[in-house]
Amino acid sequence: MTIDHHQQPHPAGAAIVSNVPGSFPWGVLTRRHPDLIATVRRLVPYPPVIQESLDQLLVTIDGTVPPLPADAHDEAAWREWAAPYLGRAWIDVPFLWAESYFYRLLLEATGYFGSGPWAGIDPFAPQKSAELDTPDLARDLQALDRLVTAPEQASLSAALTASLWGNRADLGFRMSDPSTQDKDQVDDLVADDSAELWRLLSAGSTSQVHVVADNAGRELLADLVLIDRLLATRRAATVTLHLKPHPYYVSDATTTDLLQVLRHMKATGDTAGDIGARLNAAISDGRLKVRTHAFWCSPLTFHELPTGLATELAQASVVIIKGDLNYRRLVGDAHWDPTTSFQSLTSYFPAPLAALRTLKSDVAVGVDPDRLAHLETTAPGWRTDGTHAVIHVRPEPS
Ligand SMILES: O=P(O)(O)OC[C@H]1O[C@](O)(CO)[C@@H](O)[C@@H]1O
Repeated sequence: MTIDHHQQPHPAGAAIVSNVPGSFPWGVLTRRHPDLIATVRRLVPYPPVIQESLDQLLVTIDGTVPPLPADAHDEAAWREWAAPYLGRAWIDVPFLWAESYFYRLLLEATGYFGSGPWAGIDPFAPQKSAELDTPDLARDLQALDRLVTAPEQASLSAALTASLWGNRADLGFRMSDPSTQDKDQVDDLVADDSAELWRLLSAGSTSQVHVVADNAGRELLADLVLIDRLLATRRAATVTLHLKPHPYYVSDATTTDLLQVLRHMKATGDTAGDIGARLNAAISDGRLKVRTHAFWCSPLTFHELPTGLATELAQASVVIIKGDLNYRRLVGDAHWDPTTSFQSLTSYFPAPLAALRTLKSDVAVGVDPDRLAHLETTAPGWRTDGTHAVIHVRPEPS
């Protein structure tokens, strides 16, 4: 794989690493990753040779960062990205990088990129599919009728809110805290620039909207409903949906996941079926474009968008960026002062942008000082427990 870097200055905040016992990133590396390996082997009947690779991966992640096998298709790219970290303890290297490489090694261990019978088999598919059959998702589908028939702005706002909170439906996150779906979301957003987003997406425009997707299943369903509303109300002339080229971070959406959700919508019938049919038609006639790029599964921040992708995004009227990981990659996975302006940290991004994120990791920016003081005293877990969310908008590149 070749990714040409469109080099931009790096953010100045200190990178988050995972070496503080009890900290959020420490828990991800030392607890969640081994648990995930156990879940994958419980749900997919891998043969002995892959079981042994997974045993080896468990040992590896308890030690130091290894190179990718020399015959891996993307060995050259990872050799460059891993150079500063090889041989170092996982918990001492940047958290963002360590998580990304863990998922790459997991795909390696399961033969995803090999030439054998397990090539292309998504190790997370059973978890993603199971989510489509949950009562939560069935409720979401039932609610679509009211959403679609509401007055236009109410319908758009409801779709935006559903897409925002759909980001709670992240299977990796739920693994570390299964109670998260029972915790109440705090509807009063930590930051809410949605009025600015609707200004960017005025009716009857020729807007080219890009959506950088995050999770499959419930979140992708909500994203698709938002996309349908944008197209149906002519807030967008076209939508480009950026998906992962291969499985990543447990539930990240691939093209296979998109097709599965669309099939599920059509099979459900009623309003969900109508939306599914409209989206299928939009894909067929080019109003909904699906894109994948290796960059989305790389350990790099968006400061290093490859030139081709940066050029494509620069054409967008607005880029809607979903989720926690994309947010970390957007602002930099660093210990920012939470009152640091979102606009200043994202001034490098090549298009107007909106970030929809439920907070599921330590990074926080763009928070009003009074709100911050209140959060710190009343909701100590606000950064990581998935109960709080932000809509940040940065209208123009500077
Ligand atoms: O699916 P999302 O919203 O990107 O969340 C993934 C996030 O989950 C985490 O694994 C933490 O819960 C983060 O490391 C990562 O940013």
